[in-house]
Amino acid sequence: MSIVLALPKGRILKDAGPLLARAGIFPEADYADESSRRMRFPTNHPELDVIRVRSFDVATFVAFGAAQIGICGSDVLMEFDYPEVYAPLDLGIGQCRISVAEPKDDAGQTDFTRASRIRVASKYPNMAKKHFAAKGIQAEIVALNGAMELAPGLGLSRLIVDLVQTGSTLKANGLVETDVIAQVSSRLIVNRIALKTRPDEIGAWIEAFRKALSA
Ligand SMILES: Nc1ncnc2c1ncn2[C@@H]1O[C@H](COP(=O)(O)OP(=O)(O)OP(=O)(O)O)[C@@H](O)[C@H]1O
Ligand SMILES: O=P(O)(O)OC[C@H]1O[C@H](OP(=O)(O)OP(=O)(O)O)[C@H](O)[C@@H]1O
Repeated sequence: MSIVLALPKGRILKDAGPLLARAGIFPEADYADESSRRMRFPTNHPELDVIRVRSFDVATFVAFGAAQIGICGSDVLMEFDYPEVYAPLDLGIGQCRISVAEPKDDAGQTDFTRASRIRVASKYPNMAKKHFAAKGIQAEIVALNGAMELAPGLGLSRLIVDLVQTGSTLKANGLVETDVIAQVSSRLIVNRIALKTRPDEIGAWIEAFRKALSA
């Protein structure tokens, strides 16, 4: 049975290319061509195939054992918190943070200790809820898949929880970062059962990535 490595479309796919090469993995040429409709690609290793899926879905494919290995943002891992997923390596790519932001003009004006309920737009409902619950605030999450930065200006929510790297998206939309929830980077992930049942093969791939990181 072949081993399936799940890769996320988008920015991580680009950053992962050199790392794959250092790990000796060369998928068929069009794997990085996002205009291609193919989703599964053979590699130079006959027993290893690569699949290209949405970044949130990498964790799901690996958690259910449909893929044995994957590359995935720690934001996605924190949001799902799948017990079946083991993340042995920080790959140092896709570095950003997950933060709370609010309109520049309101910054620091809300007394959170007095706000019993607050509306927050986010692609990370679990993490956002947990973050506010830890402060004793009940957050009502408005689930969005993108363009969270528009929500406060249009009255959809008071706050947002989203990824921030340079801060330019927040700035361009009149928002400021008020709290950092967690630092984010991409991780190598493996299915725990696959690691138990195929320790030599999966272990060798973990080792290949470990070496690639120190190369
Ligand atoms: N600005 C950023 N800087 C660094 N890493 C980022 C940044 N934005 C996202 N990431 C990382 O890349 C991952 C994928 O983000 P990306 O924006 O490519 O996907 P997306 O557009 O949200 O996905 P989809 O198209 O599936 O909705 C995130 O889960 C995160 O780990
Ligand atoms: O702080 P910055 O450097 O501006 O980066 C932050 C932005 O990057 C991500 O979006 P992305 O560019 O991936 O767009 P998308 O979520 O709409 O796909 C994230 O959702 C923010 O909007």
